[in-house]
Amino acid sequence: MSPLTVRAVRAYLPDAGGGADYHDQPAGHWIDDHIASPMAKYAEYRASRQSFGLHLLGTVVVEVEASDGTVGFAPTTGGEPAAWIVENHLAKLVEGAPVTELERIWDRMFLSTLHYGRKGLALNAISGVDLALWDLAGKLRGEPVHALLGGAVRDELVFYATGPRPDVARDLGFIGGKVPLRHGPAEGEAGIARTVAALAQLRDAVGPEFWLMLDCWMSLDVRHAARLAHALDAVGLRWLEEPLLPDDYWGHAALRKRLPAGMLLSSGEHEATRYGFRLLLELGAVDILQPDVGWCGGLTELLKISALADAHGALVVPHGSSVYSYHFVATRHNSPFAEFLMMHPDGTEVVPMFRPLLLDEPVPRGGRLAVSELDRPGFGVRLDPSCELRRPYRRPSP
Ligand SMILES: C[C@H](O)[C@H](O)CC(=O)C(=O)O
Ligand SMILES: [Mg+2]
Repeated sequence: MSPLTVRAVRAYLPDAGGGADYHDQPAGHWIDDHIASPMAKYAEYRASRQSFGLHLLGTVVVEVEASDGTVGFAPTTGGEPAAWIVENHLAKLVEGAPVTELERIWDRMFLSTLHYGRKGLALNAISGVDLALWDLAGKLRGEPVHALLGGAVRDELVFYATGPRPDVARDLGFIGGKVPLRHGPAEGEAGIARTVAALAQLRDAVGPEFWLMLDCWMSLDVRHAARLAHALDAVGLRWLEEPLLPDDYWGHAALRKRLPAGMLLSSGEHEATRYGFRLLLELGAVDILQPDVGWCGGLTELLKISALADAHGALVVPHGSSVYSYHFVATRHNSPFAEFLMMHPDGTEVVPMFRPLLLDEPVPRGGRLAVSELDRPGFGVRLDPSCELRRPYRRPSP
């Protein structure tokens, strides 16, 4: 019997915001409320990350159709430019390939985009195709993706919550709460004082045991980050996240040595491929890697990043990505917990992270999710038909 092949690759754009591009939210959402960023040194871009375009890409949905008509899909961030890359470049390399050849397909996509790729948008597009192919593989075999990865190593996932209300997260059963840093170096000593006061208040609210983390979203330099970390020592931060520009691997390594005892350094949300993560690991720059499976190269690449991390004694706690991360986290010993991004506008309720795009998207209850809830073919989610999709770079059917 001849093997099934990929008959068609398609890229769609949803008509609504949100979805994989969780920064694409209406005004008033906590995710755009004075959060520190590298652009905050320009006063006019300090109050809102949407003001400099963080939400402009939007979501892209990649579909792959097998020669028997079975369809796999995955959303990621990248919107129209990613749709162009998928339809006009990657599709040429994927259509006609056996559906089981995930490694060979990945290698072709990566090598053929090196002249403009390596990280960022091209890797988002590659990740979208890769995740759609894993979804397809699971559907064709009638198995969840976690089973294709070798099977779960735990019966349930435990989560920390990212959002403005760790006190609410604690009451909802999460193991910790990660808040965004709001005041970067441009706000000087007064900014540090405000951050310390805010975190001290949160510590009082959540008690001494609950994990508290601070996400700096690339906004600091080594000196400021070290100063802030020591100013926060009494608060007892579990980790300081992504304090520096992603390309400053050496700065991460220097900073890690200067952190207060017991405070971990996490990073890698905006890093891609095993090559980028290798630098972070070999320089001893981080304790926790946070690749986003929709940005780092997809699941095929995340498995390699994870193996490298394991050999270096580092944890892998993927950034966001909902169910696309959960299937992975369930299967790795060095991923002991997962992130849940609180996408409710004021971060006080658990809502599906990719809303309004998906149906059947599992969410943690009591801060936990039974792996059995992931036991549907592929990633186990469906596109919500009420969310309209358009295909801007439609090609004739192959
Ligand atoms: C809240 C952070 O600034 C960002 O929007 C999300 C993130 O980096 C994370 O979940 O981690
Ligand atoms: Mg982060």
